Amino acid sequence: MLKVDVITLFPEMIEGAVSHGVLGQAVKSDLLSVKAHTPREFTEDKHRTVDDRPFGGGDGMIMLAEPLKKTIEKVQHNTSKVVYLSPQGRTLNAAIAKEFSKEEHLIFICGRYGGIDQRIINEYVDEELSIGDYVLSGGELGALVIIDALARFIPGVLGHGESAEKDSFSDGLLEQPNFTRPREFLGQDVPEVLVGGNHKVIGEWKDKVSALVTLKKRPDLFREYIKVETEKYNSLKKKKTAAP
Ligand SMILES: Nc1nonc1C(=O)N[C@H]1C[C@@H]1c1ccc(S(N)(=O)=O)cc1
Repeated sequence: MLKVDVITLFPEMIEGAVSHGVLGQAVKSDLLSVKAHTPREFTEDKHRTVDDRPFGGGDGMIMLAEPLKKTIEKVQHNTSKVVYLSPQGRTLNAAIAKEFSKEEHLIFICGRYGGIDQRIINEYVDEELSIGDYVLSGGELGALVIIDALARFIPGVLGHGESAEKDSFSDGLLEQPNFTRPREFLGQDVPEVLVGGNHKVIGEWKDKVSALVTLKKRPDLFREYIKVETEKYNSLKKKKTAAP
């Protein structure tokens, strides 16, 4: 079972978010463990100080190294992967979420204010990860986005037969439009093929429309998809011609 420890000044943000929906069910079924830990627990001054002004001046406060060090060392063991949520990291995508879902133990450090003391990054952080090119008020939302995205790749988390492998992006394409009852709404009908019951034709329709949606909305993804599929085709062809 993948164990996730989140280091944050707001544990209740994490605990609340992972007690609902698919994540809540995954935790309840022991498919995933998510615990939150606050560095404030490791402060010794009466104001329980966790941040201070940056050397060299500048806006914002920086999270102090000592409380972070104690919190990391409380949860860390030899198979831990320590990830710092920061705009300076590589940007999350489905492939990274899938990669993370295979880890044994993830420790997410959520910065607040202007970030954390660099010496913590130098000493403990295996990689920085970003959820996008913008600065948030804290890394907690980043940690939750990653936890939600990786959980879908843990077997058993999604419903029976469902899989994140079929999610948008996982196969390189966006998903086709979805419909449910009623058959007609706002003068718009559900595509006839989807109510025809022929699963082969429905599957072909979904594949075709998924490619068209991707071409229209994300031509960059579509080009990558064509490149990957062409490489797969060529290597298959090479194997066939090489086989005796
Ligand atoms: N984007 C993001 N994806 O995940 N976390 C993100 C984020 O903005 N976290 C901010 C609170 C913390 C932070 C961390 C690092 C820096 S710094 N000094 O490196 O610029 C600035 C702000």
